[in-house]
Amino acid sequence: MSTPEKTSRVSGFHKKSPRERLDFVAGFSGLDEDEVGHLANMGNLDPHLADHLIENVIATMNVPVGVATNMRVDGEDILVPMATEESSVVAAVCNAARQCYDSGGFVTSMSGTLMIAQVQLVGVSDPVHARIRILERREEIKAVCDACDPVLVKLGGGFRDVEVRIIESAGGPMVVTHLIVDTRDAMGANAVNSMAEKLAPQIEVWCGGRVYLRILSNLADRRLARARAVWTCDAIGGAAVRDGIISAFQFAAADPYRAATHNKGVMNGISAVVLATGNDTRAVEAGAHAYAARRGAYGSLTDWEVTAEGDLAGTIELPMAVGLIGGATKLHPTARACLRILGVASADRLSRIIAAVGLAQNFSALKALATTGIQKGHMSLHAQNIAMMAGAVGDEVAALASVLVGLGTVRVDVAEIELRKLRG
Ligand SMILES: CC(C)(COP(=O)([O-])OP(=O)([O-])OC[C@H]1O[C@@H](n2cnc3c(N)ncnc32)[C@H](O)[C@@H]1OP(=O)([O-])[O-])[C@@H](O)C(=O)NCCC(=O)NCCSC(=O)C[C@@](C)(O)CC(=O)[O-]
Ligand SMILES: NC(=O)C1=CN([C@@H]2O[C@H](COP(=O)(O)OP(=O)(O)OC[C@H]3O[C@@H](n4cnc5c(N)ncnc54)[C@H](OP(=O)(O)O)[C@@H]3O)[C@@H](O)[C@H]2O)C=CC1
Repeated sequence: MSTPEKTSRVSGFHKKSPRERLDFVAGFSGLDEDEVGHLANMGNLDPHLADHLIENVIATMNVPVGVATNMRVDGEDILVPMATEESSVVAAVCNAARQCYDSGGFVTSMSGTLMIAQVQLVGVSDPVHARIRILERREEIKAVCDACDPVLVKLGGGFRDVEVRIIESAGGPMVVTHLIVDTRDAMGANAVNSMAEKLAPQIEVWCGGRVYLRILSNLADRRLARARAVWTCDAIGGAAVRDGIISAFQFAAADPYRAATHNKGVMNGISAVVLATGNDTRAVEAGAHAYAARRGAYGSLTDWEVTAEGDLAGTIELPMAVGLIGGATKLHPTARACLRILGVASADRLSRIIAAVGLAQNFSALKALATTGIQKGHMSLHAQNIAMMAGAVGDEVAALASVLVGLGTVRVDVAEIELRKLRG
């Protein structure tokens, strides 16, 4: 008898319980009992909550949460929870923050908490006229938007402005309306999307043509978080280190191949705090990279200069659409606890801290790259992962990692040989 064909066409999979789904997946993929047992254990996330946060849940993916120390932001000492799977990311923030702690730590600011929703109108023969017709309706637009979210308005947020852009596209001119909305302590996607959808039929009535997309822009350039700090030459090891960091920045500013890696390092820190607080990592990442390309060529999210005193001044500015309300921030107990650790009472403060972490991360990466090289620090911490991959358990992990670092060869094949030696 032939075995039936495996099929991924499963009707009503979403109506099953997580355990039923897991059993199906186990049969489909040939998972063994240990693998099924591991996936079935959802750790500290209530399976019921997990099942309602996303769709077709079978398990949870636990990522470690580390805490960055030494952070002083706007004169206040804080601990910063960071969720990441990558070794040396948390250490790098601690390391950078330690070196600017005595010069005052990080000073931060924010351009506001404004989000943009876009309404795309096509098929208009007189786009210039249409633009003005929309702008004339500012008060009506405000009323439609604010009626969508009275809670937000009560909290001091809501509609702030309307802008209309005419975009030349392959399909002809598009009249794109931007609704600018203060979303206060929410990231605000749902609030602004509702407003855009509500307003769209009106725009068709006023201008003719056809509305297609009604969605927020992740290039949240009305919601820029900024951070700056000064590292004294003495604290970082001298003028040569300072100059190496500046040269690394100049490389990123001049070359998108380098800028992508430079900004990946910045996002090591940023995404880790965004994830730990239950915010949308993809939204922040999309905004950051679009902002890095705002001048036409993709460039650095940070700037590095020499101060009048000869010290190193670092600056970061990027869109930061994060909230304390909405998404998983309020629902996920780990996110809630991380927000408690941070002690933040507003999305504004959270955004500013995240920017400071991004700057710290960049400092440490550039310093390592411009001096000893990234492998020394990163690989010495990564050595523990390699030790575990080679089969080390318990105390063996630290012992084997230190052997690998001593050898200067952090490789799994070497780790396996050294583990055998350790075990005698
Ligand atoms: C790894 C370090 C910190 C070692 O740095 P070090 O100078 O050898 O460490 P140290 O033992 O002298 O300690 C200095 C401080 O670092 C912190 N620190 C030190 N070790 C730990 C640890 N285990 N856990 C937590 N914190 C640690 C800690 O604050 C400590 O102060 P202390 O506590 O002793 O007063 C340094 O080499 C570093 O900052 N490297 C940069 C690492 C990095 O950027 N990692 C990201 C991954 S690589 C990547 O993805 C991005 C990249 C690099 O491609 C971006 C780019 O290209 O721009
Ligand atoms: N492109 C993108 O980035 C997209 C992202 N998303 C997702 O949207 C989610 C975030 O949406 P978001 O709109 O922030 O969340 P929610 O809609 O869940 O929460 C926002 C709402 O909470 C209420 N609220 C209560 N207290 C406050 C306060 N202090 N400040 C502001 N609002 C408050 C408001 O009114 P009320 O009570 O009336 O709702 C507000 O509209 C994330 O999960 C994200 O992943 C969704 C679509 C696209």
